[in-house]
Amino acid sequence: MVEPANTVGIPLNHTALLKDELDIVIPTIRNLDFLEMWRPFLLQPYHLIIVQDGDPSKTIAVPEGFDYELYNRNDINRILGPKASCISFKDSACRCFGYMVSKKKYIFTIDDDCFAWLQCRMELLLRIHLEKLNALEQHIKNLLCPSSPVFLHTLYDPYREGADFVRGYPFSLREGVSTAVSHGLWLNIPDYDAPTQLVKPKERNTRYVDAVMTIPKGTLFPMCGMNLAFDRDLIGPAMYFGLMGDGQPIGRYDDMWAGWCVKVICDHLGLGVKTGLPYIYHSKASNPFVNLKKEYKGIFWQEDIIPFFQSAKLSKEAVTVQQCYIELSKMVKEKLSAIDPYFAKLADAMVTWIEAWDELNPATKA
Ligand SMILES: O=c1ccn([C@@H]2O[C@H](COP(=O)(O)OP(=O)(O)O[C@H]3O[C@@H](CO)[C@H](O)[C@H]3O)[C@@H](O)[C@H]2O)c(=O)[nH]1
Ligand SMILES: [Mn+2]
Repeated sequence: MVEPANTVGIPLNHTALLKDELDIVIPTIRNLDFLEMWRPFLLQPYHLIIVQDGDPSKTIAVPEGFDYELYNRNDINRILGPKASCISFKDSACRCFGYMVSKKKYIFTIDDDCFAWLQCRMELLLRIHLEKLNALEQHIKNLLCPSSPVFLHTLYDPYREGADFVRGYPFSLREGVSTAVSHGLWLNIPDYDAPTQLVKPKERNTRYVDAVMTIPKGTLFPMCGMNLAFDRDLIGPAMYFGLMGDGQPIGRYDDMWAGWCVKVICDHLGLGVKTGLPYIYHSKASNPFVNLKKEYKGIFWQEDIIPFFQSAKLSKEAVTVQQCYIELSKMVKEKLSAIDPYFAKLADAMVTWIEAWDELNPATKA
């Protein structure tokens, strides 16, 4: 039983924050019944971008009442032509196509086995309220509030209602920086790698930590794409989920790769990345044996990849996300290809991604 937190319940008729400035991107090979659970929060004028992976001839049923656009592999090939080669097939990495075609400032991406989470809140008279928590609302709050990457704030989010900066926090730093990414977490099935899943098949995350914190500058983190929101205008071009799945030597490193690139670029451009609330309820454990096959090479490659990102230095001439990303792709080709020829291919795909992004989003090219 998760202990209650002091989060105010969201009435069903809550106003849809940023309703005209945010798209919700969902990768799927299954069905979208999970949207029923989100109906109180997402039926409002939030627009869904569904990226259908796998067999394009399969019909994905979308529950009534949702405003959406759906892209399958045929659509991706039609829209991007040869550049479609940079969008993964048979891997959730395909979701980044949704980021590219969106025209909104903000993106919230969620997996189709993630649910709004019921929370139990006890009150003085032991009246119990079961409340569905609106993860999207928390992500929006995270993105609209500044981050504090330069100097660690020990009492978590100083911009949160009812909180403030603690003694000793420099006043010159209290304005903070713009927040580019809000990384949410998960209750129930934790996002473990395959070896951990295999040794701990029954482990569930029941620990709810009522906190949001900025990831300090110069620190990398394992970004999970399950419950993630970001400012597309600030960091969208860096949210490429790499070459994974069909025909590739690794999988399930899509969100991780994007997170490492994003954090290096956010640190360089002075943008913030937050992790913590909101939580979603992750319902399905994927097959650890299938996952082990996908992750196997990544598990030992990352021992070289992480030091690469930790030492990556972008030039002062790189002032846009695209310029940072192209510089990073050159470093990947130069410094990681020795691990495996895959990285030379990935570096080329990173360039193709930027070309495709700029083609579909000429406004952000500058
Ligand atoms: O080939 C595929 C497989 C899956 N999807 C869609 O992607 C998400 C996540 O799939 P699933 O829940 O089965 O996998 P998890 O192990 O729980 O996912 C974690 O690993 C990351 C994938 O690298 C993911 O972001 C994490 O949550 C679902 O929506 C599937 O429908 C797909 O599109 N193609
Ligand atoms: Mn899952």
